[in-house]
Amino acid sequence: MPHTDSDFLTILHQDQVGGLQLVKDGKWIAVKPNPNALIINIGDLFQAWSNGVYKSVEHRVVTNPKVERFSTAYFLCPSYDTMIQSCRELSIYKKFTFREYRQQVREDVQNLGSKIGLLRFLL
Ligand SMILES: O=C(O)CCC(=O)C(=O)O
Ligand SMILES: [Fe+2]
Repeated sequence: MPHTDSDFLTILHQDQVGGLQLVKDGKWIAVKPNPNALIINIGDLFQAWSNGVYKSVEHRVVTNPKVERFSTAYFLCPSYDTMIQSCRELSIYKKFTFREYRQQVREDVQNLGSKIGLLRFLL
């Protein structure tokens, strides 16, 4: 399922099997597996915090049912009461708490079947 991460930063460690893909210039590209490296993905909160300068990357995992893959993810999140707000004066997003954001994402997935994400918080 294509998605962006609803956190600040995601740190991934993957084995040699691969399967992770991300959108670059409107196209899905495979991330070359390297068990000796970590993959750092920018999440939605980082995008909001940077006022859209850094983008939360859309990604998905394409699996091969015949080959097992291992991936370990660390999701860096603030506490639920943390206010997410850009340091820029002309912010493109409303300020919101991490709790509000997660709640909105949960409601959208429940009611619409997919996440709307930061578009909900555009000013
Ligand atoms: O399994 C992976 O490599 C990535 C998983 C992922 O994107 C996620 O859990 O948000
Ligand atoms: Fe993800």
